[in-house]
This record gives sequence, structure tokens and C-alpha cells, in this order.
Amino acid sequence: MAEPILQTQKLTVTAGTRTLVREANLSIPEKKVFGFIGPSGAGKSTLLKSINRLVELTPNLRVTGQVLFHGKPVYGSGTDPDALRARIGILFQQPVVFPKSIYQNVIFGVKHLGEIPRREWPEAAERALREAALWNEVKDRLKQPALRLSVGQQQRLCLARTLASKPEVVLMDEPTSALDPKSTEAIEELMLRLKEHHTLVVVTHNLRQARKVADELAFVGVRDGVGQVLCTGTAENVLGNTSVSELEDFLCCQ
Ligand SMILES: Nc1ncnc2c1ncn2[C@@H]1O[C@H](COP(=O)(O)OP(=O)(O)OP(=O)(O)O)[C@@H](O)[C@H]1O
Repeated sequence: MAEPILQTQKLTVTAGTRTLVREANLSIPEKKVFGFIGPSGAGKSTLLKSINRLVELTPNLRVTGQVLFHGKPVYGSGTDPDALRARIGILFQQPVVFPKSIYQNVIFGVKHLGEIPRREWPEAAERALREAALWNEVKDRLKQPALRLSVGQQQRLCLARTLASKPEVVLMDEPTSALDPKSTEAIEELMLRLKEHHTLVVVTHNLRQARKVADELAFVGVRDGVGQVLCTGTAENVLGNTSVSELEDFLCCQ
């Protein structure tokens, strides 16, 4: 069996004396869609943001345990967090668009990272916008303000900004919950296409979406007052599981 691209080992996140997520052990396969499901507040976003060290930007959170990316520890002095976050990008629930042009929004991360020479930025922007299925809608107005785009287009623009840095992994934190059904479908179709070249890790509240896009799932539930990974496996197995009571309760309330 192929080596997982990402593994978490006893990954634990605490805020002061409170444990938010306890000892998560996950194995995430390459070029698949891996989903996190579970009740609100169980720790899905916290777990997701631990993968590329984004949790470190929240001062009161502390991480123990380890994340391995291609078998190498993500937490440790040998890893540059900015470079890591370019290889493991993230898309949030609400599109975060800067008050700049469409083009400037796409190349924002590329510019900051400085790995792609300036002359190649236009090509990188076009590639990313095509990959995010937005190119045809914006190719004639790249200099226009990005804030004039619809919310669905803004979310694909944010995806293009993430893709412009050529990430191997894209984390998605409820990427469609702010979108209408048509824009939701566009993002779901994109997820299925993107896994040809990328690994996707997606938090979703939506079981229909989990069924449609996820190859594998992890159920994050609350046991003894603490968020824990209580079940993992193929989407079919997790959604059909009847032996974990927290999962059964979750599935029957959806
Ligand atoms: N910086 C923080 N300090 C203290 N507690 C926090 C912090 N961030 C998150 N939490 C708490 O950690 C728990 C898990 O939050 P998280 O956002 O990861 O859950 P979630 O499963 O993603 O929820 P939702 O589905 O509602 O987004 C919640 O109880 C939340 O209040």
C-alpha cells in the first residue's frame, strides 16, 4: 500500500487547561479527498489547522504529538511554517478577498513567498485561475476589483490564490457553507477534479457532500468532554457504522 502523504500521531491541542482535541491518529492517503465530519465544536477545524501549523497563529493554543508530511515531522525547528503553508494550503469557510484586483489577489501568496520569478507570475495566475475553474469568467477583467465578484466567484478566487503556490495538499474548512447551491456544486466538482493532482482534506457539515466527494472519512466526536477521532475508514464504512454510539447519534440527527 502507498505511503500516506500525511499522518498525525497522538496529535493533541490544548487551550490552557482545556483539551480541545486528544491524541488524534490519522493516516491521510495521497491524491484522495479525506473528510472530517462531526458535531459542531468537536474540534474538526482545530484538527485541520494543526496540519499546516496554522493553530500556532492562535496564541493560547498548544500542540503536542506530531504531524508527519511525507514521513517528516511538521512540528520542529527544521520546518519553515510559511514554506509549509505553501505546500499545504488552506481554503476557509468565508472567502477572504483583499481590496485589490483579481490578479493581485491570485498572486498574493506567490509574491510573498518569492519562489516564482516575477516574469512568471502572469502564467502562474492563469494556471491557478484555470485550475479553480474561474479563468473564463475573469480573463478579460483581471485588473478589476476582486470585491466585485460574486461570493461563489470569490471563493474560487481564494482557491486559485491557494493553488498558485502549487500546494500538494489543500485543506478546506467547510468551503461551501457560505455558498448557494450552484456555487456549492461548482466547488464539489472542483474537489473531484483537483484530487488528480492534489490531496484534499475537507471539513464538512454536509453528509450529502461527504458522500459525494470523500474517499475516506474521520468522524470527530466528543467523548468524556473532549474532541477525539472516534472512527475512520472509507466514506461508505464510516457512514454505515453502527458500533460507535456518538457517530450513530450524529448520523441520525442529520
Ligand atoms: N483559541 C481557542 N481557545 C479556546 N477554545 C477554543 C479555541 N479555538 C477553538 N476552541 C474551542 O475548541 C472546540 C473545538 O472548536 P472547533 O472550531 O475546532 O470545532 P469544530 O468541530 O470545527 O466546530 P464547527 O463545526 O462548529 O466549526 C470548541 O469548543 C471551541 O470553542
